[in-house]
Amino acid sequence: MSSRNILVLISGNGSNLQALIDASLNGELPAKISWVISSSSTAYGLERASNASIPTAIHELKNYYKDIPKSDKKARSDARKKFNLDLVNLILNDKKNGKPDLIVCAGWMLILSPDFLAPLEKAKIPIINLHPSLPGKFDGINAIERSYKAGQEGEIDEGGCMIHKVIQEVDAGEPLVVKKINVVKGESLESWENRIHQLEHVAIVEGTIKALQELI
Ligand SMILES: Nc1nc2c(c(=O)[nH]1)N[C@@H](CN(C=O)c1ccc(C(=O)N[C@@H](CCC(=O)O)C(=O)O)cc1)CN2
Ligand SMILES: NCC(=O)N[C@@H]1O[C@H](COP(=O)([O-])[O-])[C@@H](O)[C@H]1O
Repeated sequence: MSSRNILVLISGNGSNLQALIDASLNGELPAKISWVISSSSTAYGLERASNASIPTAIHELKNYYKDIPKSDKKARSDARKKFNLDLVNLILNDKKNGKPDLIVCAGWMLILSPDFLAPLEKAKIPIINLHPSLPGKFDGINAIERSYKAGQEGEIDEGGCMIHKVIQEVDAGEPLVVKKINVVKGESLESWENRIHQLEHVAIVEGTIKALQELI
């Protein structure tokens, strides 16, 4: 099978990107990470990509909001629309890194709009996302902290992470991989978070392999 190209979107540390890089290098992941795009210029994941000789790009929303007052909702909405349009055009019109067969959100911390999703659906490029909670639970940001609090308060008895298909509704796409941990009363947030991160690093590889297998 010809090597598939994966584009990874990040915003921060990049430990899940590193798991994908390692899996690609050791042959577990039958694909090449052809490009990494970060929503933050200070993301350590950019260094991880460069260390692996993977081309990178930075696409920051703050550059689109520059000089727009927070009170100007219309101008900020227009700027966000342009951010999404420019990002999808950057990806689809790139000649250097090759058209991605799959896009993986590995700690990408921005909601992707229909302006971004629709052209990729038309181009038949699937997108998957890593989320640190179980399907239908704690959608959105700060999921680890929220699930920890719920567990310690007896509202839930398990947590975990999932890899899911990305649709417009945030964290609501079909799950591809779900991994669970049990709540341990009295556990620290750091310990809970570490257990979830360990699961993530396995789930991100499994989920990416599964998404690649679903490609026509
Ligand atoms: N359309 C979709 N976009 C994204 C999805 C998705 O399923 N559908 N998954 C997210 C990843 N994610 C959780 O897994 C997530 C990331 C960020 C947010 C969010 O509310 N971001 C805010 C900014 C938050 C902040 O910086 O304070 C925003 O975009 O305005 C929700 C969910 C990736 N995108
Ligand atoms: N809602 C999205 C979300 O919370 N994603 C989370 O961001 C972290 C990225 O870590 P990394 O940069 O070390 O891969 C991961 O914990 C991932 O689940």
